[in-house]
This record gives sequence, structure tokens and C-alpha cells, in this order.
Amino acid sequence: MRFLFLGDMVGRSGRNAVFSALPGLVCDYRLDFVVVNGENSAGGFGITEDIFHETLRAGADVVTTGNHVWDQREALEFAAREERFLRPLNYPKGAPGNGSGLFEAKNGARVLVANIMGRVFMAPDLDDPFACADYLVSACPLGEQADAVIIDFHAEATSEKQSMGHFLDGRASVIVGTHTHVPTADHQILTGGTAYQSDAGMCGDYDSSLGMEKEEPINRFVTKVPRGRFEAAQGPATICGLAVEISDRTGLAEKVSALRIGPRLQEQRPDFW
Ligand SMILES: C=C(OP(=O)(O)O)C(=O)O
Ligand SMILES: [Mn+2]
Repeated sequence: MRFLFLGDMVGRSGRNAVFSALPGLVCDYRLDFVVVNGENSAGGFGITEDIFHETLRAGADVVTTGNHVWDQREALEFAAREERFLRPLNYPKGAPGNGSGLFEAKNGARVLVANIMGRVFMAPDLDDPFACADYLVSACPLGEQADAVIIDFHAEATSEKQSMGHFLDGRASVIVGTHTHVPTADHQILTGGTAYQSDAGMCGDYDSSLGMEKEEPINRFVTKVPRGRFEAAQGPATICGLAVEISDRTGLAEKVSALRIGPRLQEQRPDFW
């Protein structure tokens, strides 16, 4: 199974880059399943229903999110109606919408997708992400109810992300980190067969501070006096993601590659499709 994950779309430039490139990637690579993180897609703060649907039309099968999921208030409403829209699974009971779902890929595979959020340097009062992940993969095991298990782990601390990767190694096809907006060079297949990357990076303008115009972040670090809002950077965006060939027999990863298309970052594409 040919799987592609794209990292946090940041603002209009990130959206436009994904919406123009993803249809071609789906076609050229004959992708079976695509997940895109959309939590910063509305000006950097959350996602609207229109953007969600446009992301699906561009070729995403599922849209994940993170700490900004409710920034656009309409998400509180459409989350409950849209099973392909995921908010962090470890929000306390009663949160609107779903944190996981079982979906059918183009090749007929049953794909379990979950969006889980870290707690280190994030909201500490979330349910335990490790207990949540353990329950999920035990309730819908890879190789039994699911032919592939994909987890977007939205977290700040690399230690928490790497620990989650090893904790689930062999019980998931892909554990990919999001949130920091910086692609890490540690994409690999762990010893138990799970594809892992600490952070896929953002789909956004890299002439920025994490996808936001750099002036205000610099100002706040230098003067400690806020002078304006953070605005999404408007320059040409680079798409960052993770490409994984998942075994149809075991559901574990066979090949993994970073994907980086656009200015400023060194281009990387899978060489196995
Ligand atoms: C990019 C970050 O946050 P956000 O969730 O605001 O995108 C971050 O804090 O690394
Ligand atoms: Mn985030």
C-alpha cells in the first residue's frame, strides 16, 4: 500500500501548494491513501469546513489536526458530522468529533488512522497519549481488524515522540510527528517494522518563523513587547511529508522516504514508486 502523509498546512500559501500539487502526486505515485494535517490551514489558526472539503477534493482521505483544532469555532460543529476530520483522540470524553477512524484505501485495505496529541510542553491535562494509543491498537490490531495503522502524533517534545514511536513499534505501520513545523531527518523504519519520523515538517513558507511572518516573533524575542499579531507567511510554500510503502501482507513498513517539494529546502522525493 502506497501511503503519503503531508505535514501541517500553514495558511494560504501552504494550502495552495498542497491543493495544486497533491492531485498530481496521487496520480503520479498511484497513492492508495493520503493523510494531511490541516490544523494551521486557516491563517495559521485552525481549519474551516471549506478548507477541510477542499483538502479532501485535492486528494486527502483524512485530515488531522492538533492544538488549534477549535480555533475556527465552526470546527466544533462540523467535527461531529465529518468522520474524515480528526481531532486529537486524547481530548477528554465529550469532545466533539472523532480522534480515530477506520477507512478503506483505494486498494481496498482497511486503514486505521488516529490523531493523538502529546502533553510535554503542550496541554498537560489531556488524557495520557500512551494509554490512549495502547488502547487503540489493542482494540483494532494491525493484521486483524486493520491492514494498516497510521498515527499522527501532534507533539512538541522529540523525546515524547521518539518514545511513542518505540512504544508502538511493530503495532503500527506509521508513527509520524507533527506540530513543530520543522522536518526532521530521522525518518526510518524502526526495528519492529514501524515507519517513524519525529516531525514531517509543515507545508508552508519556510522564509518564516514556523510558517509565520518572522518580524513579530523576532520582535517578541528581542523586546518582550508584543507589537502585533502573528500572521501566516505569504511567500511560496514547500510541501513536506512522509512517503511509506506498507506491506500488504504484514501492514508494516517496507520503504520510507521524506517528501520535500518547493523552494528553500533540498528537494526529496520517494525513489521507490
Ligand atoms: C508550530 C507550533 O505551534 P502551533 O501549534 O501554533 O502551530 C509550535 O509551537 O511548534
Ligand atoms: Mn500544533
